Amino acid sequence: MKPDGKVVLLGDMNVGKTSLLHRYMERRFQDTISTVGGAFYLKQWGPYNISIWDTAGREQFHGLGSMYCRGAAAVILTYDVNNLQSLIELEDRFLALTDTASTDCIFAIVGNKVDLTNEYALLLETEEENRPEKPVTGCISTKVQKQVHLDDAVALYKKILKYKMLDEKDVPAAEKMCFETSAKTGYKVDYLFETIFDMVVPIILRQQAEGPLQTVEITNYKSAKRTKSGCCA
Ligand SMILES: Nc1nc2c(ncn2[C@@H]2O[C@H](COP(=O)(O)OP(=O)(O)OP(=O)(O)O)[C@@H](O)[C@H]2O)c(=O)[nH]1
Ligand SMILES: [Mg+2]
Repeated sequence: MKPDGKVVLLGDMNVGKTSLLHRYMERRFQDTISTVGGAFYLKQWGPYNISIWDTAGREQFHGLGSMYCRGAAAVILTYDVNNLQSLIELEDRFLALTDTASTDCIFAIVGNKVDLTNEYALLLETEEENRPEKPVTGCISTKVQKQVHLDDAVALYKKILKYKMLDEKDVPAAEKMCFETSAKTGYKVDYLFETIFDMVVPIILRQQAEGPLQTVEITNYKSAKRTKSGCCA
Protein backbone atom coordinates (compact mmCIF):
# COMPACT_ATOMS: atom_id res chain seq x y z
CA MET A 1 0.00 0.00 0.00
CA LYS A 2 1.26 3.43 -0.91
CA PRO A 3 0.78 6.21 1.63
CA ASP A 4 -1.41 9.10 0.47
CA GLY A 5 0.76 11.80 1.97
CA LYS A 6 4.06 12.29 3.63
CA VAL A 7 5.26 14.22 6.65
CA VAL A 8 8.98 14.48 7.42
CA LEU A 9 10.73 15.36 10.66
CA LEU A 10 14.04 17.15 10.18
CA GLY A 11 16.47 18.64 12.67
CA ASP A 12 19.81 18.30 14.38
CA MET A 13 20.79 15.19 16.29
CA ASN A 14 19.52 14.93 19.85
CA VAL A 15 16.67 17.45 19.51
CA GLY A 16 14.09 14.69 20.07
CA LYS A 17 12.62 13.82 16.66
CA THR A 18 12.45 10.10 17.38
CA SER A 19 11.08 10.75 20.86
CA LEU A 20 8.31 13.02 19.52
CA LEU A 21 7.22 10.48 16.96
CA HIS A 22 7.44 7.70 19.49
CA ARG A 23 5.41 9.67 22.02
CA TYR A 24 2.71 10.32 19.43
CA MET A 25 2.53 6.84 17.92
CA GLU A 26 3.35 4.64 20.92
CA ARG A 27 2.03 6.98 23.62
CA ARG A 28 5.19 6.78 25.70
CA PHE A 29 8.67 8.14 26.24
CA GLN A 30 11.63 5.85 26.46
CA ASP A 31 15.34 5.81 25.82
CA THR A 32 16.27 6.25 22.20
CA ILE A 33 19.37 5.58 20.22
CA SER A 34 20.57 8.09 17.67
CA THR A 35 18.77 7.38 14.41
CA VAL A 36 20.64 5.77 11.53
CA GLY A 37 19.28 6.56 8.06
CA GLY A 38 15.55 6.97 8.52
CA ALA A 39 12.37 5.13 9.46
CA PHE A 40 8.70 5.80 9.14
CA TYR A 41 5.37 5.20 10.78
CA LEU A 42 2.04 5.01 9.02
CA LYS A 43 -0.82 6.95 10.53
CA GLN A 44 -4.41 6.53 9.47
CA TRP A 45 -6.03 9.96 9.35
CA GLY A 46 -9.64 9.77 8.26
CA PRO A 47 -9.60 7.94 4.95
CA TYR A 48 -5.93 8.72 4.36
CA ASN A 49 -2.70 6.97 5.17
CA ILE A 50 0.01 9.39 6.11
CA SER A 51 3.62 8.30 6.37
CA ILE A 52 5.63 10.14 9.00
CA TRP A 53 9.35 9.98 8.44
CA ASP A 54 11.91 10.17 11.20
CA THR A 55 15.31 11.17 9.86
CA ALA A 56 18.81 11.10 11.30
CA GLY A 57 20.15 14.43 12.49
CA ARG A 58 23.75 13.32 12.44
CA GLU A 59 25.91 15.06 9.90
CA GLN A 60 27.02 11.87 8.16
CA PHE A 61 23.44 11.11 7.11
CA HIS A 62 22.80 14.59 5.85
CA GLY A 63 22.79 13.55 2.20
CA LEU A 64 19.69 11.43 2.75
CA GLY A 65 17.55 14.35 3.88
CA SER A 66 16.45 15.62 0.51
CA MET A 67 15.56 12.11 -0.55
CA TYR A 68 13.29 11.77 2.46
CA CYS A 69 11.69 15.13 1.74
CA ARG A 70 10.78 14.20 -1.79
CA GLY A 71 7.11 14.99 -2.40
CA ALA A 72 6.54 15.78 1.29
CA ALA A 73 3.26 17.52 2.11
CA ALA A 74 4.64 18.79 5.41
CA VAL A 75 8.06 19.20 6.98
CA ILE A 76 8.46 19.51 10.75
CA LEU A 77 11.67 21.39 11.48
CA THR A 78 12.64 20.44 15.01
CA TYR A 79 15.02 22.15 17.44
CA ASP A 80 15.77 21.93 21.16
CA VAL A 81 14.57 25.00 23.09
CA ASN A 82 17.68 24.72 25.27
CA ASN A 83 20.11 24.72 22.37
CA LEU A 84 20.29 27.81 20.19
CA GLN A 85 22.64 26.12 17.74
CA SER A 86 19.94 23.56 16.94
CA LEU A 87 17.69 26.38 15.69
CA ILE A 88 20.52 27.92 13.66
CA GLU A 89 21.20 24.53 12.07
CA LEU A 90 17.62 24.42 10.77
CA GLU A 91 18.33 27.42 8.60
CA ASP A 92 21.93 26.60 7.74
CA ARG A 93 21.75 22.89 7.12
CA PHE A 94 18.19 21.60 6.90
CA LEU A 95 16.14 24.15 5.02
CA ALA A 96 17.81 23.42 1.68
CA LEU A 97 16.88 19.76 2.04
CA THR A 98 13.24 20.70 1.62
CA ASP A 99 13.75 21.78 -2.00
CA THR A 100 12.46 18.36 -3.06
CA ALA A 101 9.24 18.68 -1.04
CA SER A 102 5.86 19.25 -2.67
CA THR A 103 5.45 22.79 -4.00
CA ASP A 104 2.63 23.47 -1.53
CA CYS A 105 4.41 21.78 1.37
CA ILE A 106 3.63 23.28 4.76
CA PHE A 107 6.31 23.99 7.34
CA ALA A 108 6.11 23.67 11.09
CA ILE A 109 8.85 24.72 13.48
CA VAL A 110 8.96 22.78 16.71
CA GLY A 111 10.94 23.58 19.85
CA ASN A 112 11.13 20.40 21.89
CA LYS A 113 12.26 19.63 25.49
CA VAL A 114 10.26 22.51 26.93
CA ASP A 115 9.86 20.43 30.12
CA LEU A 116 13.47 21.23 31.02
CA THR A 117 12.87 24.95 31.19
CA ASN A 118 11.83 27.11 34.09
CA GLU A 119 8.86 28.34 32.03
CA TYR A 120 7.23 24.95 31.88
CA ALA A 121 5.16 25.23 35.05
CA LEU A 122 3.74 28.49 33.78
CA LEU A 123 2.94 26.98 30.40
CA LEU A 124 1.02 24.20 32.12
CA GLU A 125 -0.97 26.64 34.18
CA THR A 126 -1.99 28.67 31.16
CA GLU A 127 -2.78 25.57 29.13
CA GLU A 128 -4.83 23.77 31.75
CA GLU A 129 -6.84 21.83 29.19
CA ASN A 130 -3.73 20.55 27.43
CA ARG A 131 -2.19 19.04 30.52
CA PRO A 132 0.10 16.10 29.85
CA GLU A 133 -1.07 12.65 30.84
CA LYS A 134 1.08 12.65 33.93
CA PRO A 135 2.00 15.76 35.90
CA VAL A 136 5.71 16.35 36.06
CA THR A 137 7.18 15.99 39.47
CA GLY A 138 10.57 16.80 40.94
CA CYS A 139 13.61 18.05 38.98
CA ILE A 140 12.74 21.66 39.79
CA SER A 141 16.35 22.37 40.66
CA THR A 142 17.50 21.28 37.20
CA LYS A 143 15.23 23.69 35.32
CA VAL A 144 17.05 26.12 33.10
CA GLN A 145 16.40 29.39 31.37
CA LYS A 146 15.13 28.73 27.88
CA GLN A 147 17.73 29.51 25.21
CA VAL A 148 15.41 29.83 22.25
CA HIS A 149 12.17 31.79 22.42
CA LEU A 150 9.08 31.42 20.30
CA ASP A 151 9.92 34.75 18.66
CA ASP A 152 13.13 33.24 17.30
CA ALA A 153 11.14 30.41 15.75
CA VAL A 154 8.66 32.90 14.27
CA ALA A 155 11.59 34.80 12.75
CA LEU A 156 12.88 31.58 11.20
CA TYR A 157 9.43 30.82 9.81
CA LYS A 158 9.44 34.18 8.06
CA LYS A 159 12.89 33.47 6.64
CA ILE A 160 11.57 30.18 5.29
CA LEU A 161 8.77 32.01 3.50
CA LYS A 162 11.34 34.30 1.95
CA TYR A 163 13.50 31.37 0.92
CA LYS A 164 10.49 29.65 -0.65
CA MET A 165 9.33 32.95 -2.16
CA LEU A 166 5.95 32.57 -0.50
CA ASP A 167 3.66 35.37 0.53
CA GLU A 168 2.62 35.50 4.18
CA LYS A 169 -0.96 35.93 3.01
CA ASP A 170 -0.96 32.58 1.21
CA VAL A 171 0.33 30.36 4.02
CA PRO A 172 -0.68 29.59 7.60
CA ALA A 173 0.36 32.30 10.06
CA ALA A 174 3.77 31.97 11.72
CA GLU A 175 2.19 31.94 15.19
CA LYS A 176 0.11 28.95 14.19
CA MET A 177 3.05 27.01 12.78
CA CYS A 178 5.55 27.45 15.62
CA PHE A 179 5.10 24.93 18.41
CA GLU A 180 6.75 24.13 21.71
CA THR A 181 6.55 20.54 22.84
CA SER A 182 7.83 17.97 25.27
CA ALA A 183 8.17 14.43 24.04
CA LYS A 184 8.96 13.51 27.62
CA THR A 185 5.67 14.66 29.17
CA GLY A 186 3.57 14.66 26.01
CA TYR A 187 2.98 18.40 26.22
CA LYS A 188 1.40 19.57 22.91
CA VAL A 189 2.58 16.53 21.01
CA ASP A 190 -0.88 15.41 19.87
CA TYR A 191 -1.76 18.99 19.09
CA LEU A 192 1.32 19.32 16.89
CA PHE A 193 0.80 16.21 14.81
CA GLU A 194 -2.96 16.58 14.52
CA THR A 195 -2.73 20.21 13.44
CA ILE A 196 -0.30 19.13 10.75
CA PHE A 197 -2.43 16.18 9.58
CA ASP A 198 -5.46 18.41 9.19
CA MET A 199 -3.42 20.77 7.04
CA VAL A 200 -2.01 17.93 4.97
CA VAL A 201 -5.42 16.64 3.84
CA PRO A 202 -6.03 19.39 1.23
CA ILE A 203 -2.50 18.85 -0.07
CA ILE A 204 -3.18 15.13 -0.43
CA LEU A 205 -6.37 15.91 -2.34
CA ARG A 206 -4.48 18.25 -4.62
CA GLN A 207 -1.69 15.72 -5.16
CA GLN A 208 -4.22 13.02 -5.97
CA ALA A 209 -6.05 15.27 -8.42
CA GLU A 210 -2.78 16.02 -10.20
CA GLY A 211 -1.83 12.35 -10.47
CA PRO A 212 0.98 10.39 -8.94
CA LEU A 213 3.92 11.88 -10.83
CA GLN A 214 4.86 14.47 -8.29
CA THR A 215 4.66 12.15 -5.32
CA VAL A 216 6.49 9.07 -6.57
CA GLU A 217 8.53 7.83 -3.66
CA ILE A 218 11.46 5.64 -4.43
CA THR A 219 12.26 5.38 -0.75
CA ASN A 220 9.30 3.41 0.51
CA TYR A 221 8.32 0.95 -2.18
CA LYS A 222 9.76 -1.93 -0.23
CA SER A 223 9.14 -0.88 3.31
CA ALA A 224 5.60 0.40 2.73
CA LYS A 225 4.44 -3.20 2.72
CA ARG A 226 4.94 -3.29 6.43
CA THR A 227 1.96 -2.03 8.33
CA LYS A 228 3.50 -0.19 11.21
CA SER A 229 6.99 1.07 10.81
CA GLY A 230 9.84 0.38 8.52
CA CYS A 231 13.50 1.14 8.32
CA CYS A 232 15.64 1.81 5.34
CA ALA A 233 19.02 2.48 6.85
N1 LIG B 1 13.81 16.20 28.92
C1 LIG B 1 13.53 15.83 27.67
N2 LIG B 1 14.38 15.00 26.99
C2 LIG B 1 14.05 14.65 25.74
C3 LIG B 1 12.87 15.11 25.10
N3 LIG B 1 12.83 14.58 23.86
C4 LIG B 1 13.93 13.83 23.74
N4 LIG B 1 14.66 13.86 24.85
C5 LIG B 1 15.97 13.17 25.07
O1 LIG B 1 16.90 13.71 24.16
C6 LIG B 1 17.75 12.69 23.64
C7 LIG B 1 17.68 12.64 22.13
O2 LIG B 1 16.36 12.26 21.73
P1 LIG B 1 16.07 11.58 20.30
O3 LIG B 1 14.61 11.48 20.16
O4 LIG B 1 16.86 10.34 20.13
O5 LIG B 1 16.68 12.71 19.33
P2 LIG B 1 16.74 12.71 17.74
O6 LIG B 1 16.38 14.08 17.29
O7 LIG B 1 15.92 11.60 17.21
O8 LIG B 1 18.29 12.47 17.44
P3 LIG B 1 18.96 11.82 16.10
O9 LIG B 1 18.23 10.54 15.83
O10 LIG B 1 20.40 11.58 16.44
O11 LIG B 1 18.83 12.80 15.00
C8 LIG B 1 17.31 11.38 24.33
O12 LIG B 1 18.13 11.18 25.45
C9 LIG B 1 15.89 11.68 24.75
O13 LIG B 1 15.50 10.94 25.87
C10 LIG B 1 12.00 15.99 25.84
O14 LIG B 1 10.95 16.44 25.38
N5 LIG B 1 12.40 16.31 27.11
MG1 LIG C 1 16.33 10.01 16.10
